[in-house]
Amino acid sequence: MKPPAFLDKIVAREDAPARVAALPPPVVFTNGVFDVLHCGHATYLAQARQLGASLVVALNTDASARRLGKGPERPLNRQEDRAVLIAALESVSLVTWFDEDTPLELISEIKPDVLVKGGDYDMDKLAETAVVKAYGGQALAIPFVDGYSTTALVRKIRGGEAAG
Ligand SMILES: Nc1ncnc2c1ncn2[C@@H]1O[C@H](COP(=O)(O)OP(=O)(O)OP(=O)(O)O)[C@@H](O)[C@H]1O
Ligand SMILES: O=P(O)(O)O[C@@H]1O[C@H]([C@H](O)CO)[C@@H](O)[C@H](O)[C@@H]1O
Repeated sequence: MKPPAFLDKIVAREDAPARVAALPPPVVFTNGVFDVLHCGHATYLAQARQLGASLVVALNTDASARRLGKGPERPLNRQEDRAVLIAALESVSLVTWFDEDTPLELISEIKPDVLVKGGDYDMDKLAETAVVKAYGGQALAIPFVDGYSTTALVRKIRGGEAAG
């Protein structure tokens, strides 16, 4: 059996600028940990893709994610595995990683047309927004799908452990 074609969407950080430049514009960009994929993520990414012709998703590396303070055991899923699940989504054009605390440097390198985050973010408060707007891009928040978060899932699973 051949490896699934969607794995070709996954690129190393150093290859991302060239691969993004070859995508049909407008290029939409989002970033996150995407630790345990859930309904909110899938909905959010499909809606993000509707804002352009391509969607680039930049994942925090494991080291970067660990510095976010989401919990001692987080991320539960390794960066390579998180990339496979995101690449498997039809709405996603390209997946890469960033190792910094924020995607600011990566965004400056690839200059996406549209930066999106979920509704849990105030775009006006993000340093990334100023960078994107400085070259004429847009920064938008997509409505949050209530009731879905990885943290809530982890709590639910741990609650089951306690009950077991
Ligand atoms: N329920 C949701 N609806 C819409 N967007 C979401 C939802 N949950 C997360 N997102 C968005 O998905 C991206 C990745 O978020 P993240 O990986 O933090 O997901 P999460 O489920 O919130 O994880 P955690 O609970 O660990 O913070 C972010 O842009 C975030 O705004
Ligand atoms: O999955 P999360 O926690 O939504 O992703 C974080 O988003 C931050 C956001 O882009 C504000 O900068 C980012 O800084 C952080 O590295 C995570 O990707």
